[in-house]
Amino acid sequence: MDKPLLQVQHLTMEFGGLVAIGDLSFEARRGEITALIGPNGAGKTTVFNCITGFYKPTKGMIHFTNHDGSEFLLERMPDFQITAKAKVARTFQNIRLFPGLTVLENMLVAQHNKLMKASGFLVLGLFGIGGYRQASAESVELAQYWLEKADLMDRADDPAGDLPYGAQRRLEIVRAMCAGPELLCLDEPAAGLNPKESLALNELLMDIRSNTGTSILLIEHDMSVVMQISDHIVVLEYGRKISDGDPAFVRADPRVIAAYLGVDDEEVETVLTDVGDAKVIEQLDTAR
Ligand SMILES: Nc1ncnc2c1ncn2[C@@H]1O[C@H](COP(=O)(O)OP(=O)(O)OP(=O)(O)O)[C@@H](O)[C@H]1O
Repeated sequence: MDKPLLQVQHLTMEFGGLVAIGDLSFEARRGEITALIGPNGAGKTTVFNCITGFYKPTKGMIHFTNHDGSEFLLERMPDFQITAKAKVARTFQNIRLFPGLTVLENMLVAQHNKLMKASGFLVLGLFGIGGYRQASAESVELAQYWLEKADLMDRADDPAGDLPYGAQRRLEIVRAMCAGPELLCLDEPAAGLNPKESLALNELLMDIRSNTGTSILLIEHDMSVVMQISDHIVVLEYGRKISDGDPAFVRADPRVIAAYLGVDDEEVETVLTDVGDAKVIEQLDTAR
């Protein structure tokens, strides 16, 4: 199907007098990893909150097309329907696991809708009747499949809160995958990870892109992650789009360099001459 998975059109989000997002349009294509980057306060999380129904935008449309051709206007839907019907899943900047439950239990909780239906909303489940038992076995199988992918199978019976930070991040991602999302929105998944954990995250995300029908929309400050795994990057500054293209294009775009270095566009050439391209690219790569 040719239609992009996600089409954000003229999105505006105002908080009182503050324009957090101003007339933003971009697309995320099916089967790709799209990154949303920009300096602190650029409006990235606000875009996520509009897509996932946490905020109702002041203006604009968010058009979503599932792989079976079903179309949705996300800005008109409540958040629970965006998850259940359009199949958009998300993770947050701060990890939101159930720390006292085991790793496997966290994966099963994510499938509770499916299990509740199969249990006839508890009645059949109480008596262990057919469909429920099968659904329950399938849920454990799916959880195990994703725990293997995230290299967490050996920690399945440990409390989620006992896992190292990077492993908790991977658990959040595979927990979201249990719902079979069409679009997975990840808010700074690499924040606080060491280089080894960051590499494991990259591998997991590329595996999801290659081996499932799930597309990824990523907010990330870590340029080593963004440049390595993204197919397409959208750059925001003060709520407006300043660049949009593949990693090579965005990396060399003077408007992006200016935004990250905090200089005016017309000063970019002087800065590049003064300190050299390589130095600037290095700064862009390590920018937070
Ligand atoms: N609920 C809200 N009420 C008022 N202002 C808000 C609200 N949410 C976000 N903002 C403002 O909107 C702007 C964009 O914030 P947002 O969190 O989307 O930026 P961001 O690019 O995700 O930043 P960071 O990289 O620091 O997470 C900021 O000025 C922020 O203070």
